[in-house]
Amino acid sequence: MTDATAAGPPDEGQLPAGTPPGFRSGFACFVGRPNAGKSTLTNALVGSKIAIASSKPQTTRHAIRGIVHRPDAQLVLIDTPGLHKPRTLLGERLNDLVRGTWTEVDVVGVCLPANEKIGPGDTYLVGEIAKLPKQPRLIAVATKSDLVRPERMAQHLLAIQGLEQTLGIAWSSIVPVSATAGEQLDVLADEIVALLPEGPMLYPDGEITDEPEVTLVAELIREAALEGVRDELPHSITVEVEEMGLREGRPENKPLLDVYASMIVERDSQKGIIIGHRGSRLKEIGAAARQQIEALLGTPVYLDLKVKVLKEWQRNAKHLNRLGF
Ligand SMILES: Nc1nc2c(ncn2[C@@H]2O[C@H](COP(=O)(O)OP(=O)(O)OP(=O)(O)O)[C@@H](O)[C@H]2O)c(=O)[nH]1
Repeated sequence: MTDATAAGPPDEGQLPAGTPPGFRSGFACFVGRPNAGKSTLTNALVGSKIAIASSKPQTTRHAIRGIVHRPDAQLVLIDTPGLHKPRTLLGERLNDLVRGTWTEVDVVGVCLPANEKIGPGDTYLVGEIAKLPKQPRLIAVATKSDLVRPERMAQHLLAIQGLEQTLGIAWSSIVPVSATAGEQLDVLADEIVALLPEGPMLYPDGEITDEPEVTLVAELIREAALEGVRDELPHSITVEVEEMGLREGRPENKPLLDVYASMIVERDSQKGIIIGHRGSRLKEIGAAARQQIEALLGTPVYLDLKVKVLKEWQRNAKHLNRLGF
C-alpha cells in the first residue's frame, strides 16, 4: 500500500502510544459505472460533502479522500473517476489514476445500482480488477436500494452473487445500501472496516479530507456549473481557483473569504452556454457555488467567477499539466 506506507502505519508491535487495542486503519475506494452512486456513498459515509455528486455521469476527476473516524477504526475513502474508453489524453491519465488507486487500497467496493441490470460495463470493470496482480478485497455494494422493491433487490443480489462464478472472483460480502435514505450505511462501514489491517490512525481525529481547500472549492464551482448542462460540455469544464484568502482589515467576528476563480471551457460556443442570456447562468452558478463554499468552510464568501476558453485543453499535455491533471 503505497499511500498507507507513506502515511506511516508502523510494523506490528510499534503502534503509537494511545492507539486503542485492535484499532484498524486503511484505505478503500468505490468503483462502478457512471452514476452508480459512488460519490454520494462516499459523502454519506464521511458525513460531509467532500466529493461532488451530480446527476451527470463522469463528474468525478480527482482522487478525493474522505476520512471516516470511528472509535475502533479509521477508514480513508478514495473517490476515483469512472473507467472508460479513453478518447483524449485526459481520458488516458484518468484511467491510469483509477488503476493506480485499485492497487493501493485494501478494499474495493463495487457499486452496482439496484435499479439497473448488471451489464457489460459492470462485468468489464470487475474483470479488470480480477486481472490485477495484487488483488484488493472486494465488497459488492447494491446501491440505491430505496428505488426498488424487495423482490427486485433479491433478484439483483442473486445476479451479483452469480458474478463470482462468471468472473472468478470472491466477494467478501454483498451489502444493499441507500446513500440518500441513509440505509445500511453502518453495515457497509462495518464490513469494510473488518477487512482493514490493524494499524494506527493515519490522520488527525476530526479531519474529514486531506484535499486542499482550494481543490474542494474548485470542485464545488464545477458542480454548480454542471447543473443543467448537457452532452459533451460536462467533460469540457474545469475550474481553476486563482486566489483564495481572507480579506484583510475585516473585524474578527465578520470574516470574508475572497475567492477568484475561472471556469475553463474548450470553445467559444461553450463559453456562451456557461454565461447564458445576459449573464443569467453565470449569475446562477456563482450564487449556487458561493452557498456551497460557505456551507463547507463556514465563512461568508465573496466569489469572483470568470469564464475562459483554453482551446482543446483536454488533448493538450501542457494545458493538462498546468491544470494539475
Ligand atoms: N435514489 C437514490 N439516488 C441516489 C443514491 N445514491 C446516488 N443517487 C443519485 O444518483 C446520481 C449519481 O450519483 P453520484 O454519487 O454522482 O454517482 P457516481 O457514481 O459518483 O457518478 P460518476 O462520478 O459520474 O462516476 C445522483 O443524482 C445521486 O443523487 C441512492 O442511494 N438513492
